Amino acid sequence: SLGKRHKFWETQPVGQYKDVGDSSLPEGPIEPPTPLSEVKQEPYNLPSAYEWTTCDMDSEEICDEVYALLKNNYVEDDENMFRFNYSKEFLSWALRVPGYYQSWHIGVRAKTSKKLVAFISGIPARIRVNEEVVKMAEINFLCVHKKLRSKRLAPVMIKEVTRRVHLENIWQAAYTAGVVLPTPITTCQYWHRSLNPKKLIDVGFSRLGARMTMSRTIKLYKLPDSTVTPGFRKMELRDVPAVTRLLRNYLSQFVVAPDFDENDVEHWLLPNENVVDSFLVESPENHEITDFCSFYTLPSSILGNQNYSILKAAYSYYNVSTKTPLTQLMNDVLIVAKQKDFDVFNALDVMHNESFLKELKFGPGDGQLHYYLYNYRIRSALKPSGLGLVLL
Ligand SMILES: CCCCCCCCCCCCCC(=O)CSCCNC(=O)CCNC(=O)[C@H](O)C(C)(C)COP(=O)(O)OP(=O)(O)OC[C@H]1O[C@@H](n2cnc3c(N)ncnc32)[C@H](O)[C@@H]1OP(=O)(O)O
Ligand SMILES: CN(C)Cc1n[nH]c2ccc(-c3ccc(F)cc3OCCn3ccnc3)cc12
Repeated sequence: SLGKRHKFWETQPVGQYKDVGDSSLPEGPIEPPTPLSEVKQEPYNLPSAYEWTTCDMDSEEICDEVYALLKNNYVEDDENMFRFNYSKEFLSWALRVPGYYQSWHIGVRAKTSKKLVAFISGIPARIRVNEEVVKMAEINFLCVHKKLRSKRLAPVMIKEVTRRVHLENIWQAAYTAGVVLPTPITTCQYWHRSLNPKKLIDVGFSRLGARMTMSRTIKLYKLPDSTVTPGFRKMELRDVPAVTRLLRNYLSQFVVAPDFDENDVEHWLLPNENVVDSFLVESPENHEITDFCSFYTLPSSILGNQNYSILKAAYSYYNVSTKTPLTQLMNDVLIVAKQKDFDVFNALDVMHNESFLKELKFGPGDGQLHYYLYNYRIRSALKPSGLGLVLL
């Protein structure tokens, strides 16, 4: 990718390849804010056949359209065997966050058919980078219909969401992608823990190990029927203050992490059926909350398999261990995920995840997830273990 031309990204206030390693460049914003009166007031031009639309994700009908666009046109794995199938309730959760701007939920429609052919979203977030808490937009769900690819629509959508974020006096953003762009702040590996190895092998997600039979493989991934940690239970509304304290303290050790308050914790981490599950350990002796773990539900469509159409995947979200060993805590999470009939449990090598991946029988995935900041330079070469941010 070093030799690759980025005609759009070379024009943007992001770390450029030529700057990599130049420690004379200061940490922080790359460009100063523009006076709001100088921010472009009108939307960027689309090709004449298309028009902008603001998506009200509170509308069942519009949420349906965004769901269908992503279901059919969003991210596939490198072998085009699976495509993310974010549910409608997941999208509503991911986009209608505390303090969200509907104007940052941006669609493109074909003028004649009125069909939704593209989408990009932003949500407000407070992200701490080292000691600075920065108001940012988290950009996600960028999607152009398969029939409209390679027409340079993505740069226009990115510029338009940038313009609308600027209008709210926010000048930084965070995003992740499976593709390499100028310039990742860090690059993470993802790992998979089989829960239903028979189905994973049937659909081609996994392959039978050399000298392994199916029954031996099923036995290898077998988990106990119930969790082992005393005091392990589902999180409840009354736990929000304690979980917020636990999580804020834990995340303070990472270079980049969300600056969650109780409002954020209530939205992002309170159990929400088929969207996010969270658990904690309440010490039986003194009722102190010592540990926390969570995962979100993100199925993938299985493309072209006769027997199965959906891969039920759970993704590790935020986990904190202060008393229960992290490996034991995460094994309990795997047990719960298996109880809930997930096929696979996925995790990135961020935070302290690397410490349990091998012992809990995770296998390495076949790709990487790159993390990016927009208009914010960080000098330190960040490792995934220094990252405390999980984007959906
Ligand atoms: C202060 C606020 C700032 C807010 C904004 C912050 C920045 C937010 C940035 C967005 C963060 C999104 C995060 C996110 O949603 C999570 S990453 C998932 C992105 N979505 C998908 O992969 C879905 C399937 N693919 C598509 O829909 C299309 O392929 C897309 C739409 C991806 C590109 O459509 P296309 O028809 O294939 O391509 P053209 O229109 O012809 O455009 C080509 C240009 O687009 C650059 N490109 C390609 N993929 C990209 C990606 N994932 N991020 C950023 N840029 C990407 C590419 O490098 C090239 O620029 P270059 O010539 O300079 O190299
Ligand atoms: C993060 N969020 C922005 C969605 C997103 N975009 N691009 C991606 C590339 C990889 C992962 C990812 C993240 C964690 C993980 F454990 C497995 C992953 O992908 C498996 C491969 N795959 C891709 C599609 N279907 C299956 C997510 C994403």
